[in-house]
Amino acid sequence: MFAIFSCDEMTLYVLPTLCSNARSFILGHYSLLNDKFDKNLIQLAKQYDGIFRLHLMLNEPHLIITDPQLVQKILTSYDFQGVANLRAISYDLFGSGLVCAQGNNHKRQRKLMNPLFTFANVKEMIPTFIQGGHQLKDHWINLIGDKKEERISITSLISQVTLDIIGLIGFNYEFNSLKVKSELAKAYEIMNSYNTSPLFGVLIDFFPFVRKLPFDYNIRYNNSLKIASKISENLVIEHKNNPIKGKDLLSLLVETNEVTPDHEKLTHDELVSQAFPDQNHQPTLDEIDQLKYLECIFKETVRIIPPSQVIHRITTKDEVLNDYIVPKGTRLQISINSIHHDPLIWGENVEEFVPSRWLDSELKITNYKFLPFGAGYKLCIGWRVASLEFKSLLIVLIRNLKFNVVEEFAFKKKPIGMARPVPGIDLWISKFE
Ligand code: HEM
Repeated sequence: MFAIFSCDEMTLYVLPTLCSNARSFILGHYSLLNDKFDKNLIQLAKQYDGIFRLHLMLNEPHLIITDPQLVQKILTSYDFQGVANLRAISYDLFGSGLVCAQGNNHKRQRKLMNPLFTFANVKEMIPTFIQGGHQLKDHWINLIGDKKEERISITSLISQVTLDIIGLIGFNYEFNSLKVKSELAKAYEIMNSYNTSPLFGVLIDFFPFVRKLPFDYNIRYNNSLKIASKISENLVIEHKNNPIKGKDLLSLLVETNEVTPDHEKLTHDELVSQAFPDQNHQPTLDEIDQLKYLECIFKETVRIIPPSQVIHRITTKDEVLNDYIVPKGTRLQISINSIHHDPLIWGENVEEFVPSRWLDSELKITNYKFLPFGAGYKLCIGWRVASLEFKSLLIVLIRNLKFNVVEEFAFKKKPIGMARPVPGIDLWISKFE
């Protein structure tokens, strides 16, 4: 067994790492966060059997984990804490809600919120998803007008409709982003377009105060955060004072919280932090469920480009991971993207978009090899919402419109953070005659 007693020189030389001449004393392996980063990571994960080191700001070692057995060990134990509350961006965005909660506090919040996301509750959201799909379709049909087809940048419009849907199902709030934008819609737009360079992202992770410095960038972002948290505060107060029995998640949450014993209740701050978080036929859940190939398309999409590329954890005591002793306080990154591109799991056609692979009864995929929504105790509470929303929108759009690629158009995937296409995606869109 190899011994690593602290994050010092021993660590640096014992665990396999990337070639040292690619590492700078200040920025670590930052220079590798380039276009080939994904490919390099996939290659290294294979080469080093699912665990190796990468150095970030001030050479701090991060262990990159792709071995499914290690993934299971890490995601199922509270000894490996989420780091969202340590990360300046996440804490600003999610406050004291479930995303950042740890240990017993996490268990309490999760127990209270799980019932809101049951199949029965999520089923009630389908009409809102379908309505969102129709709004998007109508908006695009307007843009096409009398033309045969129109080149449309789809990315920001899809984010806007998604925001509208979250507003309605989350807290009965009309963002109305495709029409006249509400104050909150504008605030979210600024926060969503906060597209920092990888270096800035790593920098603020290490030195959170950088986020407070008076750059134009920071000022606009911080103002938007203030607006969002003020409005979510008002929404919670409004829902508490006027307990209309709504179907939105915030109404259900306030209602559930009222009848929960005091020691298990969510505090006011915790409540505020959860807030954010034939062609015209309206398909039902049963009908959507029968579309098996649509399910395959959803799974293959989030396999090949997992929206969350990495899950972060930190060790709270010394641990043994495979043959390595990893000291308390070490940062771990489960690379979802590398696991989803491992040919040993998915076969030689791993780089191809093949939805039918999900129909293959030979494909044995455990929860720790397919991780678009994480796994274990922090498994995404909204995975059913995301999956049904994706399918509902797609059903409406592909029944009404035809999509074609714009040949000369190129885009890249953001290598870190949420996987977003940069600068977005343009498509030729036309109506069905
Ligand atoms: C495509 C869409 C989505 C993706 C890819 C996604 C991904 C994830 C992942 C990977 C995690 C695990 C984080 C960790 O282990 O540290 C997570 C947690 C979480 N997600 Fe999602 N998510 C999505 C949509 C949603 C939606 C629609 C909601 C709410 C309605 C939601 C609410 C949450 C919450 C509250 C957590 C924290 C759960 C906990 O700590 O117990 N997510 N998500």
